[in-house]
Amino acid sequence: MPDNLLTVTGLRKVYDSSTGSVEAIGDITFRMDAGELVCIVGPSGCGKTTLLKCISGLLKPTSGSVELRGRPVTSPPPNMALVFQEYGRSLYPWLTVRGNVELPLKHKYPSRSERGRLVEDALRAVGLDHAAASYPWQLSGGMQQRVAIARAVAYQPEVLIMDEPFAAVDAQTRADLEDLVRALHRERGMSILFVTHDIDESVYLGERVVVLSKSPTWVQEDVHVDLPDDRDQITTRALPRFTALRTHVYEQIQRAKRGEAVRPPAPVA
Ligand SMILES: Nc1ncnc2c1ncn2[C@@H]1O[C@H](COP(=O)(O)OP(=O)(O)OP(=O)(O)O)[C@@H](O)[C@H]1O
Repeated sequence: MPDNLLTVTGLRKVYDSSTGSVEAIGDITFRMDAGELVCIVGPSGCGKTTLLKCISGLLKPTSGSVELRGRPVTSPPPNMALVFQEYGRSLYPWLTVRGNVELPLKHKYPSRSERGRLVEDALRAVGLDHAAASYPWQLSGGMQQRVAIARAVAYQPEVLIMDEPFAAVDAQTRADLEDLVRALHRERGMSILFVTHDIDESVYLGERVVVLSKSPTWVQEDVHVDLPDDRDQITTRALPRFTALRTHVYEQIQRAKRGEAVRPPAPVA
């Protein structure tokens, strides 16, 4: 039975400034169940970051609502973790890897030994147990992003939100990090909302791909990714179904860019 985790209903965001107003998000509605890995893609500037800021309680929507476990999100919820593209800025250079992963746990887990266990476990999960005593600046970009992911894993959030987390790493590292995200989802049942520009990445990772229209944004299509749960970079990407899905999502984005998709009328109450 589906276990509803996140509900976004009729979300609209208009930015007001001295130079006028910009309607970034028109009307977004979607939901996500616990244990799902949902990817969000859309044309450049379609409002992905704005949407994530509203979902994570960093930005107040103009109208509509976000609910996590049935509770309205009006400020950053304690049971949510975020991983951003700029791993360099999200880590504290004066703390070791262990210190960085442990820091957010201090309020949630007062027991030092419990924190130690969670940190060790998270570092092992991301393959960085050997680097616990290193400082972030001693690590490669991919390893730094693993530290940011370990921090989120150790925190044990109900939902992990990732905003283009691999946009700044090289292709090989990116593939390894994608497989890490799949493993965290499958082996630990993590619920992950993953925003990306990369269509192939969205199909490879997701169980669903939510395609956004161009701004002012609405959900153009919610694509069910019926690929096997066991995925790997070579076999899965060579499947005819993978190619069909990526072509479909690509076409949807092209339609979105051209503004061809027509928003369905709101249901009559
Ligand atoms: N603080 C702001 N004030 C005014 N307009 C804004 C602000 N932030 C974003 N916008 C506008 O809202 C729209 C959506 O921006 P947003 O950054 O959310 O899109 P995005 O999909 O994340 O972009 P990208 O693809 O470049 O990452 C854009 O037209 C942008 O110019």
